[in-house]
Amino acid sequence: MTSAGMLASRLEYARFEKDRWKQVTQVDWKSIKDENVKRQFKVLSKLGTAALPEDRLEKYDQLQSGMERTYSTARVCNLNGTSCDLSLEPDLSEIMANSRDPEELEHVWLAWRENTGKKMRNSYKEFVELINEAAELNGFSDGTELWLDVYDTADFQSQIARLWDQLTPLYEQLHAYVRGRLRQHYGEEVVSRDGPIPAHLLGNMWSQSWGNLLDICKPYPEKASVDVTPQMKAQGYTPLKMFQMSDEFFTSLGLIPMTPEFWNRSILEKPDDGRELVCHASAWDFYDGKDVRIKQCTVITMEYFVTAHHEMGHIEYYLQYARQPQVFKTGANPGFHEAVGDTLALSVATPKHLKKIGLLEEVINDPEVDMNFLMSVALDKIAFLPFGYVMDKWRWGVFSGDISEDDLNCEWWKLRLGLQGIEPPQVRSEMDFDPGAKYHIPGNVPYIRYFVSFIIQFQFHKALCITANQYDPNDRARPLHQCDIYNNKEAGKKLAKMLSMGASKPWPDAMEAITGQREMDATALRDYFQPLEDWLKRENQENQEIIGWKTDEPVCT
Ligand SMILES: C=C(C[SeH])C(=O)N1CCC[C@H]1C(=O)O
Ligand SMILES: [Zn+2]
Repeated sequence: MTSAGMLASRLEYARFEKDRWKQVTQVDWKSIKDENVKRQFKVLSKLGTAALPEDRLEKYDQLQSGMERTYSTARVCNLNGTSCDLSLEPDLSEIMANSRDPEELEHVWLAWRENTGKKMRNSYKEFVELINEAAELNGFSDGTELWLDVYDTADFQSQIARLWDQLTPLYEQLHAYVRGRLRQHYGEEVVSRDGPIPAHLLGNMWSQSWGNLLDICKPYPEKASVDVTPQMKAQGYTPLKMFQMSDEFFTSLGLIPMTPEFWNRSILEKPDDGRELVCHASAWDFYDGKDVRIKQCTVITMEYFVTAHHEMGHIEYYLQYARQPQVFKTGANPGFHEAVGDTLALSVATPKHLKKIGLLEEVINDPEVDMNFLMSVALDKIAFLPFGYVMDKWRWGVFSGDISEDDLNCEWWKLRLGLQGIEPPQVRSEMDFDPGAKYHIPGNVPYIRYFVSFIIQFQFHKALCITANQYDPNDRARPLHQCDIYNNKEAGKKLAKMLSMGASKPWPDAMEAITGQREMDATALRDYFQPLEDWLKRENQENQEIIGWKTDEPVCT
């Protein structure tokens, strides 16, 4: 469909939404006795960006599709300039993951931002005005209030702040350890003893997950690591096989199998016919209970094997709530939708499970191999937390006006430095717009959902592992991080019960259906990583690593 065609259908749908909204506002729905019907009206009483006058909605769509096009068509040159059509997936992501040449990493890091964020700065400023205009037309003060309404939680931002405060000590231990290993690898000239970590050395274009540093950060380098990418390649894994394996895990729990439409209509690898594609992985629901799809430019790596489970989690949720009324065909809250696949992936990634599926020769019952595994999970999950927070803490500040449009980039780096303890390879300025280098900013996808997911997935995992008799808080022989719920129908039944609710009840009810709790709680995450946290404290003490980082060096002027 052409962008003009997409725009026309967007406007047509906005007219439909506005007519429906007008009808709803004429009903005294708040006095309806039936809780389920009242909840449906409450959802329909919110209009979102369709509240904008058509000319402003057209501008909103044009700005967003322009920024997304800039992002998805960006190409950069390699370090020596011999090739200038490197795309993010797979070329630049592969370099950021595997290169150990600081000069090459710095070049790619800077070039990507030069060709994406920097080109979006003015569009984004205008875009923010339209988001706030839409918010006000919905009776909200700004875009932040509009975005957080879906959580229906009065003190949501302070709950997030409290969760981060609880997890900061664990993050600081991991940060100190990783900085120490990077300093050993690159030398003190490149990585200091007490400063922030250079962002381009962390194995990821946005420093959001550090799992690609396992070779440098493995606690016991001589022992097996659990990155089974080599085995996947040796066994001739294809993108299709990766998704079939994921489907098999879901059905082993008694969950709904992928549909024929899914297998016939999904795009599981980057097309080689020159079609431009937004390669960022995504899942799609066509709301008929059968036509569900994934779009993913899959590469044969363990990282993408885990991402496949993440996306399949969205698909399973779509299938489970397919019989709900239309307005309830979504997650209990956006964090729930992001947590489903990741919860199952916590079982899939265990050495025990990788052996079951033939990707690990043997599971050595060796505490050092175990620590290598825990480190691999922490490099993804713990490292991610402050990034997940920064992405929307910055946007909440921009929408509310706490962050002025003249300070967009330096306020971004103030948060990146303060919460993540990272610094850019070169001092940045307000001529740059580094937030635009991350898909979810031009794509206008809220991000706190991933922070919420990384907390609640451990609550779900802990509850399902107890149900599957794979974890007993009082039995050190069965620690949480070794749990694999594969094949357990009881755990699957408990998960399906929550998934089938969709958004028909407030999210604490859905949380209670699985965990017995009614709020987000970081205790399960801390329980999971306790053995590693103890090890990190000892290791950092022995190596006299400094915990925390200096923030006096300028990162943006
Ligand atoms: C996989 C998806 C699509 Se819903 C994603 O955007 N994620 C999953 C983890 C965090 C975030 C990212 O890639 O930045
Ligand atoms: Zn997702």
